Amino acid sequence: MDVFKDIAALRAARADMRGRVGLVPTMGYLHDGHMALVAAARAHCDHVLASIFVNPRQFGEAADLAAYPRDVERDMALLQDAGVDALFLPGVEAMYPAGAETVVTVPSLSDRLMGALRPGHFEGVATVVCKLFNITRPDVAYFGEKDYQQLLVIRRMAADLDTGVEVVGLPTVRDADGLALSSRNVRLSPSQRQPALVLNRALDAAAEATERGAPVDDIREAAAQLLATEPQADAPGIDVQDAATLSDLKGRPNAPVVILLTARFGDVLLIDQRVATPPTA
Ligand SMILES: Nc1ncnc2c1ncn2[C@@H]1O[C@H](COP(=O)(O)OP(=O)(O)OP(=O)(O)O)[C@@H](O)[C@H]1O
Ligand SMILES: CC(C)(CO)[C@@H](O)C(=O)[O-]
Ligand code: BAL
Repeated sequence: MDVFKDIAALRAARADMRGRVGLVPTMGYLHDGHMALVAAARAHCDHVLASIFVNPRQFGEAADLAAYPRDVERDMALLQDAGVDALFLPGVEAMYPAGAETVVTVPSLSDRLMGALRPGHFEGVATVVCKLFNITRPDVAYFGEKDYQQLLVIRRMAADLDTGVEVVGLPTVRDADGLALSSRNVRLSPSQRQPALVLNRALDAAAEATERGAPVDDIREAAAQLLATEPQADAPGIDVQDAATLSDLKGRPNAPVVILLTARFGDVLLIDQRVATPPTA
């Protein structure tokens, strides 16, 4: 696996790649969720590029950025073993040289839910992913459904800006106990890990309510009741929206819904999601 810190060198290597090129963008500290994206890319592409860049522009709180877990040596070994051809590992100065000011915004999808909790977050995501697409010119790029709102923001950006990149979303990989894999899980204390499972249980309850045809307020209530049983789940956020657009479901009782949950366990903000389909009328 070749490792590039420099944009020009990566571009030169990319120019020599023939056939279908897949990109897996990450912020590192890799787990089986990331590796499922790499495996899909390996299965469907002739060349696989991965990137590791902890993008400062998508972090609101400096403490969250400083605490973001990193282990590049281990990540490189995992990517090499998984058959990645090239790793893009830029520094902040390479991605944001002095004077860089252009941003990419997807307004209607970005100001709500996770975007409301982390103002500016999705502008940072859309901007860096647009740059990664411009630098690596992939045919296809792979993202996780765990970050569901992010996936929709990136799909919109890719289409609106005529990037020509196919954006593929893959299902959330979970630990055996049901906790969605996330790099931030490592920051949970042993006494927070069990309580964090309440997210998946609340999704089960909300999905069950959806599938039996309950109205949106009852779906939300089903999740709220479960979350309320766990005192360590701080500031829980529950949203039940149209799965395709994230808009409100009013008047669309049969549309597939996405249930989006957030909660803080200590200072760790976790998210989880589930798409569920109401019975047809
Ligand atoms: N459990 C998972 N299953 C499938 N894909 C995942 C999972 N967790 C993350 N991803 C995807 O991997 C890509 C890189 O994500 P990232 O590096 O931020 O990891 P993360 O585990 O989501 O970390 P964070 O703690 O920031 O949420 C994104 O497309 C993300 O949606
Ligand atoms: C897509 C991404 C790599 C952009 O920094 C990041 O938000 C992530 O890891 O999900
Ligand atoms: N996994 C989404 C990136 C973030 O939390 O900043």
